[in-house]
Amino acid sequence: MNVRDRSACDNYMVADARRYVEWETPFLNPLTTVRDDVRRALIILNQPFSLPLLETLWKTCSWRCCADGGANRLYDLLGEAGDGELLRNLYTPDLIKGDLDSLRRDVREYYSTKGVPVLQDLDQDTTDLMKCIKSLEENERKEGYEYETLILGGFSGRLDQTIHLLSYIHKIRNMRSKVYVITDDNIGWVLDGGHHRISIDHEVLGPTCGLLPVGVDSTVLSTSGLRWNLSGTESSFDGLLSTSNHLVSTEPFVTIETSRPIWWCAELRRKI
Ligand SMILES: Nc1ncnc2c1ncn2[C@@H]1O[C@H](COP(=O)(O)OP(=O)(O)OP(=O)(O)O)[C@@H](O)[C@H]1O
Ligand SMILES: Cc1ncc(C[n+]2csc(CCO)c2C)c(N)n1
Repeated sequence: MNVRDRSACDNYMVADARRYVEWETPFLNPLTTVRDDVRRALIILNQPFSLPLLETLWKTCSWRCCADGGANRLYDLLGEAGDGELLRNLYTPDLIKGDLDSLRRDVREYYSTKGVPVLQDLDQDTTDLMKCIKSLEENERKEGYEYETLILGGFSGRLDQTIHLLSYIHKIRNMRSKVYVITDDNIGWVLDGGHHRISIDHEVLGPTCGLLPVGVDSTVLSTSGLRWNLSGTESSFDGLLSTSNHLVSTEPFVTIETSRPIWWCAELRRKI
């Protein structure tokens, strides 16, 4: 998408005289051909991930960045496979960025020798994830295009980092193209206040899912396509949460109407 052409309506489609945001996750299915008119960026965090997940996401992205110790994860994972050197050549990131307090010396030397820029930003008020998004935005300004963003890792491990991730993605929801957070177990993203239609690829998603009103006092939810649907129901951190909900295998879409931003998440089937 051209940055200059972007308007608040870009993600909206019109159907049944109602405007909704369309969401789909073709990048999760190794057998799906993804649209090449969407540019995607991959940000690898310092959290565990599997080789099949990395391979599946990597090929759908055209800009890949490791957040500090995320580069250690990438380097170590590829080294564990049969031909580590071949894989490391195939999966060489475009950038390593962070305050670099976690990046190991051997990993830094390896990728520097390969010509990967290793950028240190010592700002102690921003996290490595924020630093990577900043570089992505600089890149977007240069290219004149926005990228959808796939963040690999971040739902597990240190609770402060996990909550930071939930908060940060919530805060930037209107400032960027779509941002997804993906681990081997889950995918999640923020749905802004409004109508949404999510295409469900039952090969890779399910069976469980959740609607999490994090960062708002409360929201009013109406849904379809779920086992336990809501109809104009108030949901809040302090009150009702839709957790352990289920996708319905015969439904190709989930629709969600929410008065305020919420986190949506779905479990990944262990197939990727
Ligand atoms: N345990 C974790 N849980 C969730 N996300 C994590 C975790 N550890 C790291 N991350 C993510 O990976 C990025 C890089 O992490 P790294 O361990 O290299 O640096 P850090 O010093 O822990 O993080 P930061 O410098 O951002 O505070 C972090 O910015 C964060 O987004
Ligand atoms: C109120 C407040 N709390 C914590 C930090 C610490 N901190 C937040 S982001 C970051 C960078 C980590 O690479 C560090 C050290 C701060 N600056 N301000």
